[in-house]
Amino acid sequence: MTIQGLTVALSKGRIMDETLKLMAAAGMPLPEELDSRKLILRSPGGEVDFILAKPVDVPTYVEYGVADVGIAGKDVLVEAGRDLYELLDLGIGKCKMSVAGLPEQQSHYSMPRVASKYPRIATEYFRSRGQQVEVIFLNGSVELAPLIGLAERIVDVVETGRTLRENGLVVQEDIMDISTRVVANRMSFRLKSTAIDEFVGRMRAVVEKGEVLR
Ligand SMILES: Nc1ncnc2c1ncn2[C@@H]1O[C@H](COP(=O)(O)OP(=O)(O)OP(=O)(O)O)[C@@H](O)[C@H]1O
Ligand SMILES: O=P(O)(O)OC[C@H]1O[C@H](OP(=O)(O)OP(=O)(O)O)[C@H](O)[C@@H]1O
Repeated sequence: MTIQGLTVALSKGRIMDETLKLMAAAGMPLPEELDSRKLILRSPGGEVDFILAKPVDVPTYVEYGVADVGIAGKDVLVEAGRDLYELLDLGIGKCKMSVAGLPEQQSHYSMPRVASKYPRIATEYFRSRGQQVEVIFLNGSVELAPLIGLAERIVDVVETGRTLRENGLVVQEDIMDISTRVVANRMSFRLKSTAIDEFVGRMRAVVEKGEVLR
């Protein structure tokens, strides 16, 4: 098994199931004891170790090399700004990063406020458009901000649009398309190239067939 010796950081939460389905279809060794509370799991043959990480922490584990490979959303990767190799788009966890707000709201702040769980993406987006804004970091339920007057606009991910709709908000601008990516540590990419190539090659074959998840 050429995949021997890899440590893979998986994002817990919403993209975990689909990631595991893709890995199963790719014939990858899968973690045992998934229904336990353990955070480091191993494949039955001991070839691969899996770290079950909070999504936002995956880039950190990979940059520091405690995981060779990581699976994380493009939103998390761009926000983290870590020095990683991005190797593959898995085509799952699809959504958009967008600017949203109340419809037809007049600005009443001298410096408009933007609330976001993604302060770096929000800051860079408005800076690139030459707009001065104050970005306010929130950890979640960002849609609250325009409703209670904390900020006029938000920058957040939109998937079905339901959360915006049910809170009377509308998309004003799209910033980027988001999906789940495979990233690698730069040193691991050289020292474990056989294993990483095998992992990515198998996953790519399944993604390109596009047959997996239904
Ligand atoms: N509707 C959606 N909302 C949020 N993220 C989505 C959505 N659809 C796909 N994604 C992708 O799934 C990834 C993981 O989302 P998830 O909600 O599990 O993590 P999280 O936002 O860090 O949540 P938590 O803070 O609860 O751990 C996101 O980084 C994004 O790439
Ligand atoms: O367009 P939709 O399909 O409604 O999905 C988008 C919503 O999903 C995410 O929230 P999540 O459930 O992760 O909670 P959070 O607000 O605490 O991040 C995101 O932050 C939006 O609020």
